[in-house]
Amino acid sequence: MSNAIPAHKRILLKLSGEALMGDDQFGINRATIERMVAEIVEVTKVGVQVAVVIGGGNIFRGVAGGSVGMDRATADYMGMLATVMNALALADAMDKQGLTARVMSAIGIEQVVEPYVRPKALQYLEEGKVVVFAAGTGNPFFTTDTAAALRGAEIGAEVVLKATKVDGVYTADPVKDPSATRYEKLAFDEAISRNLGIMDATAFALCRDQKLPIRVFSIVKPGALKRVVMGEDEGTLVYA
Ligand SMILES: Nc1ncnc2c1ncn2[C@@H]1O[C@H](COP(=O)(O)OP(=O)(O)O)[C@@H](O)[C@H]1O
Ligand SMILES: O=c1ccn([C@@H]2O[C@H](COP(=O)(O)OP(=O)(O)O)[C@@H](O)[C@H]2O)c(=O)[nH]1
Repeated sequence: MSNAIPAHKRILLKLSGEALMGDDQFGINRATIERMVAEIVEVTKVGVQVAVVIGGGNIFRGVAGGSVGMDRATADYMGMLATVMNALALADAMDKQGLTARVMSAIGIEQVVEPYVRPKALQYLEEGKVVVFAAGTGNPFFTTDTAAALRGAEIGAEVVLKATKVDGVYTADPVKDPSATRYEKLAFDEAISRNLGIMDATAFALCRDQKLPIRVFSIVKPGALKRVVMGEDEGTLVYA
């Protein structure tokens, strides 16, 4: 174990479903998930308590063609179920790499995973277990980014770490606008007023009100999670 002291004691890590796809078109790429878990193992080794909110875009977008014309709330429940599948895959990969993972769902599905109960989640974190929050907020019309803000605030995380395909928040979507430049840091108010598409406004507003900072960083860059946790300059900090 290294002697370096991490910058955070408890983190809420948001992994988008798409991050699990790797280079595949949809679904879960085994090598990618194993690599992500290896990065999580590294930060638990320095004593950081880790909770994860997992997205569902990789599975849900795979079936989204079938959801065209569907009732929005029904489609959203399908999306939430997709996050449960990802959570199970992630927890399985964590267990295989020596972590003890507990999946907690925001919707009742007890035969599959335990329900989200806040004191239980806090207990698991204190015990050094990794908690994977599934089914988002449990409500349609929300996103897993908002679930990350909500759970992050509930468990008293010091920061929400959004791991994504880009290496920070840009002045515009860098995938569509190559001239976009990256912010080192920016205030929530600016992120909201500029309508920066990296996260939805509900998630930003919740974190702003709770003074819970968000750091957006690259999931593709090896070692980035560890550097973020050690307080090194990585990605973009969004602050209140
Ligand atoms: N201002 C911006 N800065 C950075 N990325 C942005 C911005 N606007 C839109 N994006 C897009 O947002 C994506 C990140 O969202 P993603 O991780 O897919 O989140 P979600 O969990 O919401 O699906 C990036 O891949 C990027 O293309
Ligand atoms: O609180 C929530 C979280 C998620 N979802 C649904 O689940 C899908 C997958 O979540 P998200 O798009 O946030 O996943 P990601 O883009 O991070 O993979 C969303 O599109 C919504 O349909 C929802 O209805 N309520």
